[in-house]
Amino acid sequence: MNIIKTELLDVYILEPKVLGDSRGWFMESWSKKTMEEVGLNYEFVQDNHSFSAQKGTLRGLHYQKGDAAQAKLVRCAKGAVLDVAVDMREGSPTYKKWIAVELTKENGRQLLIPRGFLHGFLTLTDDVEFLYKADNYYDLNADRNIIWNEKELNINWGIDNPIVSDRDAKAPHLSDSDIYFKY
Ligand SMILES: Cc1cn([C@H]2C[C@H](O)[C@@H](COP(=O)(O)OP(=O)(O)O[C@H]3O[C@H](C)C(=O)[C@H](O)[C@H]3O)O2)c(=O)[nH]c1=O
Repeated sequence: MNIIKTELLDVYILEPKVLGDSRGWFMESWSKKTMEEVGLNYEFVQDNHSFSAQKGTLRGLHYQKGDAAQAKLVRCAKGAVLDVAVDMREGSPTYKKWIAVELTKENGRQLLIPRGFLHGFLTLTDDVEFLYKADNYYDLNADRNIIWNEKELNINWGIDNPIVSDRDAKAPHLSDSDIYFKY
């Protein structure tokens, strides 16, 4: 597996090895041992899978508050997304900095996002299947969002009017939220 550092501390791009043959290809999309061999120790407990029918769909910016915070290992199994992570860990050298990475079926790239980050993605194609692992269970009472075009973060999504859920359309600004993570 190839591991690439990003501009955000502790966020990595992972590129699993793809083994092609005359039938097609095979890859170990995740291996606890392979990750531990490169010093990435996560105990994932939940797999998630979402489908977004239309290009221009934006899911995010999401986090789970407090002890329900989730680290995520995200990938795009069909189509393509612009995946965004924002470091919200007070004291981190990259606090309130963001990155945007294209994850596609073709590039096979995954993004490893620790706890303490906002996460969201914009679909760049129709019919996107997005898979990810989380190291904490879903907790409805801790599930939170921040408005996708938060001025304080100034994320360059490259779109003015994405398709968002009613809930995400009404998401609070950072200044009105209870988000708090410590580096
Ligand atoms: C996340 C989650 C949701 N749900 C239920 C709650 C709703 O009834 C339905 C859709 O949930 P939501 O609209 O929050 O799904 P997304 O907008 O894709 O949100 C997710 O996508 C963004 C990009 C993330 O990073 C988070 O993992 C997560 O917030 O699934 C569950 O039952 N379990 C879960 O783990």
